[in-house]
Amino acid sequence: MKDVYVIGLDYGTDSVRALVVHAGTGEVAGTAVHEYKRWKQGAYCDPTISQFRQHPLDYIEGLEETIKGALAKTSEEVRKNVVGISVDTTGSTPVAVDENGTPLALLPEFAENPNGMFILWKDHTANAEAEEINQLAYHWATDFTKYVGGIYSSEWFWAKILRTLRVDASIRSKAYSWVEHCDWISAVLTGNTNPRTLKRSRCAAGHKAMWNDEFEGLPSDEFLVKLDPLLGGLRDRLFDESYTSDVAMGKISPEWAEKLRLSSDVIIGVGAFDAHMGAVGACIEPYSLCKVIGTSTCDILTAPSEEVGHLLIRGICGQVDGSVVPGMLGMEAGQSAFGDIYAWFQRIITKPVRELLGEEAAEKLSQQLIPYLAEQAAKLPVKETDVVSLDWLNGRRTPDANHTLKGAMAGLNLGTDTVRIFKSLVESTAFGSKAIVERFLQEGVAIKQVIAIGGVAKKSPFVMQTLADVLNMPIKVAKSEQTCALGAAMCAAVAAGVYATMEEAQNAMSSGFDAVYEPRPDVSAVYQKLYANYLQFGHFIEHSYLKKLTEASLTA
Ligand SMILES: Nc1ncnc2c1ncn2[C@@H]1O[C@H](COP(=O)(O)OP(=O)(O)O)[C@@H](O)[C@H]1O
Ligand SMILES: O=C(CO)[C@H](O)[C@H](O)COP(=O)(O)O
Repeated sequence: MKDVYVIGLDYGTDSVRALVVHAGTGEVAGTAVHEYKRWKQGAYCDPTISQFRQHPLDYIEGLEETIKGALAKTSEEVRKNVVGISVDTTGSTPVAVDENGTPLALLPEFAENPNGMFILWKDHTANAEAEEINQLAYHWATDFTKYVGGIYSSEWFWAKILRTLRVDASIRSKAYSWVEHCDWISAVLTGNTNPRTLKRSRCAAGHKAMWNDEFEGLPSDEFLVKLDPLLGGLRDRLFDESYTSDVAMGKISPEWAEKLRLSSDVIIGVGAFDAHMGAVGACIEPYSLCKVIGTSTCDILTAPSEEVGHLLIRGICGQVDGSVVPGMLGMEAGQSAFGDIYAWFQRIITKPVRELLGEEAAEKLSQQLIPYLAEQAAKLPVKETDVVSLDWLNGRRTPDANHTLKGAMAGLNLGTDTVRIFKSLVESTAFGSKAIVERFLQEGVAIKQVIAIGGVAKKSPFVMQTLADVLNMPIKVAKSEQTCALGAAMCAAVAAGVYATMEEAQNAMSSGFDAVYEPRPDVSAVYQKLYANYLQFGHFIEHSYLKKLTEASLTA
């Protein structure tokens, strides 16, 4: 094969990275990372009400800087031979756009309006709207939630749209349509951002917008109008079709070809979510569970549609034909907070240090804290009487989405120290993962192996060993530091015609695996008992304690 290159772009929660990859070998020729400037300053967000918005300029600046930066580390020869670019992003991260597909925050009058920005996956301001969608769906003749686990989530497309249209009259009058982040960036690169003609991702449409062939696309206008007349007519300004990530969205626009000094023949692939392209990058096989473990987790499972397509799997984030690999049913689950829980613990410890001892001491502590706590926690025995925590600090994504849930801790005594609390938080994230695995098994989908990718999988042997012990399954960690971007590069190679199938691209470009965590039978046996405590405690908090609190606040 001629020396041709592809670029994978991976937009994570905090930063975006570009990977220039040799399409024949998967060898990385150059990479660059860009942290979102406005996001880093906390702009447009209010964690106390779960509002998380990202400015389109953060994405556009990242697009240019990372591709230029990654190419700058390669030769002119490499640059000349780039044939494709594909993009993955977080999701559901939609934005209101005008007729041209311009996010409203890029128009001067909306430049500082968070409702005109991308509504990040972890924004939970639409809890009430998600509940309304569920209530209506339960009584509607066609169950539009059947392929998204039977429960619609506030992290998703329609709940976010409905909420925004309700609370902001200025957005309501200007929003022509709505576009997911992964579709918009890919469209920007092609120069056609027209919301009615740009090719929408199957992954985003199927998992988050209730798009399905069986419904002839999105939920009916009748359903949407019943939900709220504000949604009337919007379906016609969205899309009928969706496309898998082996398909080309179009060619790079002359403007972007010039800006990036790339050939005007570069193909831009149809986008998808980070975890789905990450699973491609990790060479997911049928019945492998690929866990992307970072701020949150996104767990991806694939299986031949003809073997599992008849199942309706309760409480997951959807089952969509072709959302990961064409021809396979892609199933998604996940936890709304994983590494974010450790980051929260780090913040509550370092905050008083910053205020009492200054920035330098806080920064020093912050850098060493999690690795130190992990090292100490690894030395502790695992006992049935240990503290048990719930991992619902950002609500529960799966099984059974419920973003009104909150974290909790049980079993504290005067001997409970920082390390023991940290250990319990790590265990809670592993228990949350186990609940997902159990749900797939209960619903009749086998899991033959577990693969892990993402920041936590690479950085924390303690977390990974705990996870293997709790799941009582070996976990393989992909070698690449940038598996999502590598997966995007593989998709670009297929979309550009270098390979006919994803499988061929995976065989040629895989990074392989560099660690396997084996469960320790003695520790695992204790964890099965602690997991039972986690389930019991979770049941009490969800069905008794929090339920009473919610009822009390409604009657107050
Ligand atoms: N040494 C560590 N041990 C455990 N978790 C860590 C460690 N270092 C960072 N993290 C967690 O990793 C998460 C970020 O994961 P990463 O995959 O890099 O980013 P993203 O989720 O944005 O793609 C943060 O929530 C952070 O708390
Ligand atoms: O749900 C998702 C994909 O379907 C989110 O994009 C994902 O969970 C966020 O990713 P990260 O934790 O890596 O920032």
